[in-house]
Amino acid sequence: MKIKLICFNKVNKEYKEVYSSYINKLKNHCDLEIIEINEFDHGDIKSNMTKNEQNIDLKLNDLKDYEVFLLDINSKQYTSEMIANTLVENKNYKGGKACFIIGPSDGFSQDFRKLHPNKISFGLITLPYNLVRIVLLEQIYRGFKISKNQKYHK
Ligand SMILES: C[S@@+](CC[C@H](N)C(=O)[O-])C[C@H]1O[C@@H](n2cnc3c(N)ncnc32)[C@H](O)[C@@H]1O
Repeated sequence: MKIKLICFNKVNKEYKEVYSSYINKLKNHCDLEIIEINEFDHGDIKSNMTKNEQNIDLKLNDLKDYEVFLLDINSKQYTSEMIANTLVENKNYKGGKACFIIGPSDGFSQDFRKLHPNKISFGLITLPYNLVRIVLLEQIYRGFKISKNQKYHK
């Protein structure tokens, strides 16, 4: 299965070890590519959102056959089993291509949210951008372990 993760900026040094460990673990389960965009934050919120979403769209142009999932705090909350099912269903029915998008610091505009019906929330807390990447990679890894019935700590 191919997984793309579109996200903003680089992971800070102090998070790198854990972050890289999940990237390594996922190598046994999928072909993962992390696509990092430099966040535009020199304007007001609206123009920042527009510019950042245009930059996401440029990346999505090359990923037309991918099923897209926005990481969005105020959307449907997912259990780990639901993430596992998302991966299995994607693998069976959509040619095994999923793209997860983590938003910039101001989140996504309403228009962008409407364009992308698949949205995942990890709960109503705001996770900082370094941590949300790690949590997402861990949940994808957990999802593979659940869907393959493999042992993983609870
Ligand atoms: C630092 S947060 C930005 C928060 C922003 N104020 C908002 O309302 O979306 C950066 C990105 O991390 C992701 N994120 C943070 N916490 C999350 C959560 N609990 N569930 C899902 N995604 C989350 C979202 O994609 C968000 O756009």
